[in-house]
Amino acid sequence: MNAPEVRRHDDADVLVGDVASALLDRIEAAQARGETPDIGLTGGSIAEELHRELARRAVDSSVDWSRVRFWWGDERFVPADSPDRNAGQARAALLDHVSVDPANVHEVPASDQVATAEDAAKAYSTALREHGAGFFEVLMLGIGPDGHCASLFPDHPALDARDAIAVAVHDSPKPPPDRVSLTFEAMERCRAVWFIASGEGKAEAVARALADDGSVAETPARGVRGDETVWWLDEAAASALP
Ligand SMILES: O=C1O[C@H](COP(=O)(O)O)[C@@H](O)[C@H](O)[C@H]1O
Repeated sequence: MNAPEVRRHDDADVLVGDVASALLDRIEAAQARGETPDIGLTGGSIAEELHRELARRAVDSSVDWSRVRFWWGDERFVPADSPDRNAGQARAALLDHVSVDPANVHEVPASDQVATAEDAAKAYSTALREHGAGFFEVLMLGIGPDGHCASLFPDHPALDARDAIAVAVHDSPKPPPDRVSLTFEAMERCRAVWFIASGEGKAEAVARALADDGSVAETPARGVRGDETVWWLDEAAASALP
């Protein structure tokens, strides 16, 4: 596992454009090797901008969208049609605009599909396990102002999940309270983890996540490392870095 790399961008638009272009290149390269890459999507404000940008660029790219598998790093345990669903946001901004194979879109089950967040985590883990070893070509993650990533929040019992791919999260400090998240163990099994952060509100959390010392309990994003870990930041989000 390599040290995280930081890529700074002038503003959110440049950031989103660069991430979109790097992601499309990465998917094309994987498909050129004959693979069907697994891509982990994230929720959050900057992710929505990224999804829209990917949809805009899709026409000119040579990505075969029917040969990409989509997953999520976390999901809110709410009904399938709730506006709070990360999957709903990604569908509206990206997946509904490109020719995905519906069988390749792996949502975490919703609260009107299974009884509990534990059931949803179990079903999602099973689906991921069926697709084999290294989970994602790229897992994209946001970071909250409190340092959370996916749905792993500071000092939360879900941080301690072991021997698990996905974990149910209750009493989330950020609404909605019930969620499902990938565990640290699962996130470590990615070829690339890309954190994407924009705005001054993320600056302190980003600095804590990248500092030489500090605890994962305080800043869960510190605990995530893929084979390659890249922090894609705009200048505002990078403003508290040394
Ligand atoms: O609740 C969540 O928050 C984080 C960060 O979102 P942001 O709007 O503060 O950027 C997001 O990465 C995660 O997927 C989502 O469920």
